[in-house]
Amino acid sequence: MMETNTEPRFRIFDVLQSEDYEQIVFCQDQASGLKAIIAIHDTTLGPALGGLRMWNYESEQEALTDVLRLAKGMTYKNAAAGLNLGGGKAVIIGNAKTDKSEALFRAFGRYVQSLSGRYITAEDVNTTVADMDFIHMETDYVTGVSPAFGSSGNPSPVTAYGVYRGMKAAAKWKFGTDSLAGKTVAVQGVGNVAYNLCRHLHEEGAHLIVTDINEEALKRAEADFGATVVKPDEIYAVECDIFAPCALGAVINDKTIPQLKAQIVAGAANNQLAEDRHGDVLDENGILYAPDFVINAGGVINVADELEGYNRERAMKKVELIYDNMMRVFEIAERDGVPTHVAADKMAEERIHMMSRSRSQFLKVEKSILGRR
Ligand SMILES: NC(=O)c1ccc[n+]([C@@H]2O[C@H](COP(=O)([O-])OP(=O)(O)OC[C@H]3O[C@@H](n4cnc5c(N)ncnc54)[C@H](O)[C@@H]3O)[C@@H](O)[C@H]2O)c1
Ligand SMILES: CC(C)C[C@H](N)C(=O)O
Repeated sequence: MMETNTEPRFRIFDVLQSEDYEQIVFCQDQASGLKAIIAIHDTTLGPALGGLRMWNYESEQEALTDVLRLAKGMTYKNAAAGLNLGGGKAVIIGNAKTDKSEALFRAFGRYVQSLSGRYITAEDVNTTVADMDFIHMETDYVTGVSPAFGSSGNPSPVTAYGVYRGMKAAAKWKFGTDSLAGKTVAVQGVGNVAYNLCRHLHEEGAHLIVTDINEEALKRAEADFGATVVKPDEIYAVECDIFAPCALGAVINDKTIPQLKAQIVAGAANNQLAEDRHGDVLDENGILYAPDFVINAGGVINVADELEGYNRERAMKKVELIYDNMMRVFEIAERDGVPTHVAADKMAEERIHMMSRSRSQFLKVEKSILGRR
């Protein structure tokens, strides 16, 4: 048929080729209402491990853009963390408050199983250990399920500990001491990760300024840590030493950077820079940026340990090393005279490149990947 529409067309293979994505899987199941997308970005280092997000996307295009961006982020996160894992991610299009069901997650689990281990799932925004338990009824290629299965459970507290370690490294580099006692940290979003981060910071004697759109979360932070509460749009401009984005992506942008009083940006959120050039602007303004995929790798390091038979002590030792990894990023940035986000990309890309010379595609080993059944 002739094409009559003159609008520019969205060309999926152009998008996939531009960042060299390996595979996209569209998953639909009418009985449960499942509409999901799994994106596998790169399996040079191993199977693609990344979380499952549930979000009420305004359009399918928005969901696809999100999953692609997040999957690529996992390739970099896993590579930079020294894991033998590639990058992937999944999204379910739906309302996490009203659309969750056993059938929905089990239908998703069957799609994960169909990939025979090329993609391994886990928690991300709006998905929980209980959701992973449903997925686990259909596939072994899921991490972060209940500890009763020999798994590691909720990754958020471990992510928080990794962010805390990375923040200390940033403080050491910027202020000459890694003590956070007496420092003021402005925390955007006090959800699963940030509540635990605030606990570490409070215990060390840091002052906390917090914001959230959830009143309950704010009350808890105020009561438990004596945090000062500000409105969501006020958080960027507060007087503080460290700004910790722990809610949304793209919060470091042209509007927010001029407001920042902080000398360090270090938080849990994925994809904090609206565009790469915003990392350059932070650098030009003398603000030290702790690259998101390096500092927030604690959760994936923890769930990845399940692949060897979960050992919490071993996992936490690996998470501790986020401090050293962050220092390495700062050293590379100084050595090469580049902003820290460029140094972090370089660190991840060099590892992938090195391994791609000896192995080009992940091949499944015929044994249970989790070894817990
Ligand atoms: N959970 C993990 O282990 C993990 C690992 C790596 C990265 N991350 C990233 O860290 C971030 C937080 O994850 P989480 O698991 O704590 O999620 P969460 O949903 O528990 O917490 C996010 C919090 O941000 C708040 N929020 C949303 N919009 C806001 C706004 N405009 N202003 C202020 N607050 C707002 C929410 O109300 C919520 O309390 C996400 O970007 C996630 O991708 C999480
Ligand atoms: C595997 C998960 C724990 C991944 C986590 N949601 C992240 O963004 O790092």
